[in-house]
Amino acid sequence: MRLVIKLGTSTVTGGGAAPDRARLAGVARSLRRLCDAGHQPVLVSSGAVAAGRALRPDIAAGRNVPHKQMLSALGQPALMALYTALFADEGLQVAQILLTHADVEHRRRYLNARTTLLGLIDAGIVPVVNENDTLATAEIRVGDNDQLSALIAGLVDAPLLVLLTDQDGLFDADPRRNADARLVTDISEDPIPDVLWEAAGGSTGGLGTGGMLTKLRAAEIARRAGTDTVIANGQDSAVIERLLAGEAVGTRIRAGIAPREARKRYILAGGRARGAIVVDAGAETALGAGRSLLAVGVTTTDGDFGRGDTVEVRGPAGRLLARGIANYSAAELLRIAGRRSGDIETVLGYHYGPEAIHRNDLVTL
Ligand SMILES: Nc1ncnc2c1ncn2[C@@H]1O[C@H](COP(=O)(O)OP(=O)(O)O)[C@@H](O)[C@H]1O
Ligand SMILES: N[C@@H](CCC(=O)OP(=O)(O)O)C(=O)O
Repeated sequence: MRLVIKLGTSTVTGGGAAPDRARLAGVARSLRRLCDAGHQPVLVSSGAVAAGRALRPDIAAGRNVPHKQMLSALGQPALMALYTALFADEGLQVAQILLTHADVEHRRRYLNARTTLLGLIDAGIVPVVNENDTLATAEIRVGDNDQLSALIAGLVDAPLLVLLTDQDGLFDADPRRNADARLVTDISEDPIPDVLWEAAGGSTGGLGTGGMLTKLRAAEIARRAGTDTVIANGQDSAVIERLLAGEAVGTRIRAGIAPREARKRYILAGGRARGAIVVDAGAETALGAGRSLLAVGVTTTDGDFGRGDTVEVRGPAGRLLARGIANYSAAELLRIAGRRSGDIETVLGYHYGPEAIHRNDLVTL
């Protein structure tokens, strides 16, 4: 299974001042076993600011944004060095991905981020994602890694997002303040009921940050992409394996639909198409068989769409065959229409793969 695992600062540091080497070595061992079992993990890791602060305790951050950005810039390579070494001990390679909200929102960057992430996963490399704090001013920030990890889960079509924290999950009251608080194990109501938002520390309209509130917000984003979210305790080094073995751990917020279905709905509901790709009879047959649309089957285009735009696919007689997300712009497609996959690079000087639209981004009608 493809899954996104998010480690909060509290998990990375084990409650201490710096990243906890032993704790992260446990994460590396756990991911090694997941990979061996055929799973495809993506890690979203906080802890850059904490790692920076450990190196330069004299730079006080608090709510000082530039200082936080400095600490993050200082701490991120130290954190990655630790991941690189600990994962290498397990025979695994890691790759760093730093993103802002703008990268996930913008159509073309979205496709580029997705292609890179999926390529790394396919190559057996574990992507380690964090927010690009240096660039992340208020307008383009995701704001917290809980929500960033939910966006990443949508990006890679992961059916499961695991948010590891310092509690067993969401309780019906903050367990730090209420000894009688009880764990909420399952949430399938959509939207998440108000009493649970209140338990998490705020109302749905509130502006609270951190704690469980951002985890519920993340679960709502993940759910729209067809991803189940599990909030669980990162102090337990076997928690992910127990979860994947079918044990009920932590709090599960259920999506109700699969990522594939969610992507289909997104493509179908994606507003007016920005243009159309016209295909030949061979491509029409291929689409009917559930295959990708290759450049060789494209005859012409209509409209001025860009890479990442939603377009219609029309048959030789003009019939609407499908809707999908274009892998090349209209201008590029006009140049490579009818050309074999191997010719694309010769014509354009670069390529994004042989597909005009990848089958994962196509909904046939
Ligand atoms: N209803 C609740 N259930 C569980 N934890 C809660 C709840 N309300 C507030 N919290 C607090 O949320 C904290 C976890 O959030 P946070 O520190 O932001 O985690 P992380 O760094 O792992 O993202 C817990 O330590 C807990 O005190
Ligand atoms: N990008 C920041 C983390 C921000 C964040 O969301 O932290 P947390 O709430 O601990 O998951 C860092 O690496 O320190």
